[in-house]
Amino acid sequence: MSFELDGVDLCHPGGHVALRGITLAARQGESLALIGPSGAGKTTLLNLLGTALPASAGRVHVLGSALGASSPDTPHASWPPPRALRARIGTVHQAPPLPPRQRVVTAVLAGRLGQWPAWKALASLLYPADLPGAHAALQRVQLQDKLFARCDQLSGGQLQRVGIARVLYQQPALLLADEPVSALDPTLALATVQLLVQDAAARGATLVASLHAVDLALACFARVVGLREGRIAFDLPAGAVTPDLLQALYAPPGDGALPPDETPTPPPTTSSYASCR
Ligand SMILES: Nc1ncnc2c1ncn2[C@@H]1O[C@H](COP(=O)(O)OP(=O)(O)OP(=O)(O)O)[C@@H](O)[C@H]1O
Repeated sequence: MSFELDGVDLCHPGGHVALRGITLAARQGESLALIGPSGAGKTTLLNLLGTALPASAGRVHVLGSALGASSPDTPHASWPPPRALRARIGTVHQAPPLPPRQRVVTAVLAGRLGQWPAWKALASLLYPADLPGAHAALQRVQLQDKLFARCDQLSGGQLQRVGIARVLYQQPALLLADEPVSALDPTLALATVQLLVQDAAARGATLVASLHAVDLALACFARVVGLREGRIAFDLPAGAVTPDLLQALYAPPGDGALPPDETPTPPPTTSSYASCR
């Protein structure tokens, strides 16, 4: 298994319980999309898998390591997780945390900082250690001409693609993507999600991507997990996700009954993208 969560709760520092009783597992090499309304817990779940947040209860195994919930359920878990484990996990952030004055080449090469010895990582800050590698990764997101640009000279969508080039360069065993195409136009969004899915499949890596674009999730992923109010609402093959399930997933809190003139536009129920699987 790539990861296994068993009865996991996660309570944020302020006391908000963002995940409740999550039981979810993925085989190595599997790709799955996470969908659900805003605040459902998608980012929190990705942060848990990315070892950025510890569980409050339950069992968490990522890439063969037990991770620490401070709970009697996980007496052998360790926290914080070792650097070697974190180096095998790559995250694409919705807004990549790139220093504004950093060169794009440095930002991409940072994908492997955790895998390099300290001397190489330090040397690479002065002179890029692997220019051809950075160029090749940027070429895959059509940004090779920005190799030496500064991050603060890029658009939001270009920055997002630099974050993707960085994780492609990293080649992690577990690739987590949090709204990775939110700043891209529909054509680029489709091509970029396809790129992530194909890269993970070619390397036998596991991919978990949260997406607000339900049609992209259904078109590009074999398995779709719906999250609502911190719980798993469904975990199904994309072809089994029905309009009724989507309606219930995205219904307003409470009974979902709104006056006719306030009825929200339903989420897409059939894909407007040709299947990219
Ligand atoms: N650092 C934090 N401290 C306290 N509460 C938090 C924190 N981060 C998230 N939350 C809360 O946890 C819940 C889940 O948030 P999360 O960001 O995981 O949702 P999401 O599904 O990714 O939402 P979106 O689609 O809007 O990005 C929300 O109610 C949010 O307010």
